[in-house]
Amino acid sequence: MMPTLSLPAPAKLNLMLHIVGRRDDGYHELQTLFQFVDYGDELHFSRRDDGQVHLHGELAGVDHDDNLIVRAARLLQQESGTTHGADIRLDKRLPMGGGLGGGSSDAATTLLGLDRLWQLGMDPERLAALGLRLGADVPVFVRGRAAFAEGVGERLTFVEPDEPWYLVVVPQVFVSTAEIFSDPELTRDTPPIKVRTVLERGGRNDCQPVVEKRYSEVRNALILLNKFVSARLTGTGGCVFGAFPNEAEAVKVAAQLPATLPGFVAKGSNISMLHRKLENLS
Ligand SMILES: C[C@](O)(CO)[C@H](O)COP(=O)(O)OP(=O)(O)OC[C@H]1O[C@@H](n2ccc(N)nc2=O)[C@H](O)[C@@H]1O
Ligand SMILES: Nc1ncnc2c1ncn2[C@@H]1O[C@H](COP(=O)(O)OP(=O)(O)OP(=O)(O)O)[C@@H](O)[C@H]1O
Repeated sequence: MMPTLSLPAPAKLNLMLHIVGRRDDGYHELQTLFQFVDYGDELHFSRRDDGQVHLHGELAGVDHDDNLIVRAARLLQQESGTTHGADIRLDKRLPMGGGLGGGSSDAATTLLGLDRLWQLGMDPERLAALGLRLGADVPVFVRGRAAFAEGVGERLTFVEPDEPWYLVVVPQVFVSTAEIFSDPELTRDTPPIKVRTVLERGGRNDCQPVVEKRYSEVRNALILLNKFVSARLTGTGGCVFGAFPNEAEAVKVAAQLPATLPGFVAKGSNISMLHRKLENLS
């Protein structure tokens, strides 16, 4: 039996997200603060020597070959020229279309996991650049450090904001990122600010008004959570979150939410739990 490498794929939160412009290709220029939380998917990798990549288990609505895990594995094969393949299992815990970056995190864990399993020793910079080809949020997961991101999310400045406990609430809706970014009412002219200002004074999520307008489930979740703590949308939603000084206070609020509004409590972290685990392995 081949040994199995098991690695986490944590969620991210966008602590703020400003839209400062739009590029000629329609993509939006952002300023966003990424922090990881100690909660996420788990991936299990074992090596194959026939060059094939197999992801076991279905993900509703995503074809095997479209899954970011499979795409990441094949991209890494192509770029490295390795003859190895892999069997991959995914324990999915993160909601899809939640703004928690689950698909991007799975892709990043695949790049780092297979780099290790296949003993490629690829430079982290290069893995991050490969990740960018799969999605704007993949590089920050590859680097594994909390970051202020600019451009479409690829220009990273590593930062160390406070690491509170979060209650993340998961409204039962799928929010399409493309739909939010194409809404005419989205504001795209927030003046750019310095990372220092963000860390001192915070910011807002420019997508939030549009998401609240289109999805009553998200609006209601924000209203409810705001009764206990200052609540905000992550990414293009639909998940919303609030910060607490300790786990007990977050759990107390979680217990008061209705059953129709599931959620989880997790610690914010400036070093992703993937990187903490990889560090421990080596
Ligand atoms: C909003 C964030 O979650 C912040 O973390 C990410 O920037 C979203 O990145 P993502 O999930 O990788 O987004 P994609 O799935 O690549 O984008 C879906 C669609 O959203 C629009 N899009 C996305 C990112 C961006 N900076 N500008 C855009 O206009 C594009 O029309 C794109 O086709
Ligand atoms: N391994 C994967 N896990 C989740 N989604 C995947 C995966 N592979 C491909 N996808 C596709 O990516 C889409 C976005 O999923 P994801 O969970 O990353 O959303 P998200 O949390 O809203 O991301 P973001 O914060 O980047 O907007 C899914 O709807 C799905 O079609």
